[in-house]
Amino acid sequence: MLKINNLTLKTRVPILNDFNYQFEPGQIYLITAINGSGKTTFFRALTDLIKRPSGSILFDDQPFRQAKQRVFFYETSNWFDGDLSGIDYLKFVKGQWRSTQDLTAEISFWKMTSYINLPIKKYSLGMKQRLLIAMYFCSNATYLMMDEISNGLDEESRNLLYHRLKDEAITNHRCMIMSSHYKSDAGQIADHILRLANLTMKEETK
Ligand SMILES: Nc1ncnc2c1ncn2[C@@H]1O[C@H](COP(=O)(O)OP(=O)(O)OP(=O)(O)O)[C@@H](O)[C@H]1O
Repeated sequence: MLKINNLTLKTRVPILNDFNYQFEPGQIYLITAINGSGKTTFFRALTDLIKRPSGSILFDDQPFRQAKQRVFFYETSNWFDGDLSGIDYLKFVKGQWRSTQDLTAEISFWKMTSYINLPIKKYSLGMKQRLLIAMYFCSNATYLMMDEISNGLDEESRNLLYHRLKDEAITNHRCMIMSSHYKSDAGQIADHILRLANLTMKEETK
């Protein structure tokens, strides 16, 4: 379980004030909010990429630095180095997260076989996005933080993603926290929809 207690967050603007929530394994969460509300900031705070003014964040009763192996967050495909290939990234993730996932099966699942050895600078937006998604599953992590993960995906890839997320939550008991501007985006597969507004996040009815 990811347990958040009394989390207060601010950047140049306040984001959250005294926020409390528990994210459970085997569940899919969708965080929705308007632009600039703090979705990305929230993920950065969970993964110690920014300092938080106060509060505690515990993954199975451990702080992030002790739980790193069980958490995966790669903020955006803009972070990719265009001179490296998709396979470079997948091998890196598999090694660093000490995962046993079958890379070939993952590459085939996300229909990347024809381009996975090419430098990323030759990828389209959707191709990069599929690589980013594949990295999540190659990590085999329990807690997956996905920031606007369906951006740039065509309808077929979106459906593939949603089916896979549902399957991973049930079969492998992963806890998936996604963000989107639209409730309609992954709302159909999310078990919980949280609205980030007015310095808090509240569950909405689906
Ligand atoms: N490095 C930073 N320094 C100062 N302020 C920042 C920084 N990063 C983000 N902010 C501010 O924090 C607020 C939240 O930004 P964030 O990127 O978390 O929002 P978001 O909900 O993910 O936005 P979007 O939907 O547009 O992707 C914004 O007002 C933004 O200007």
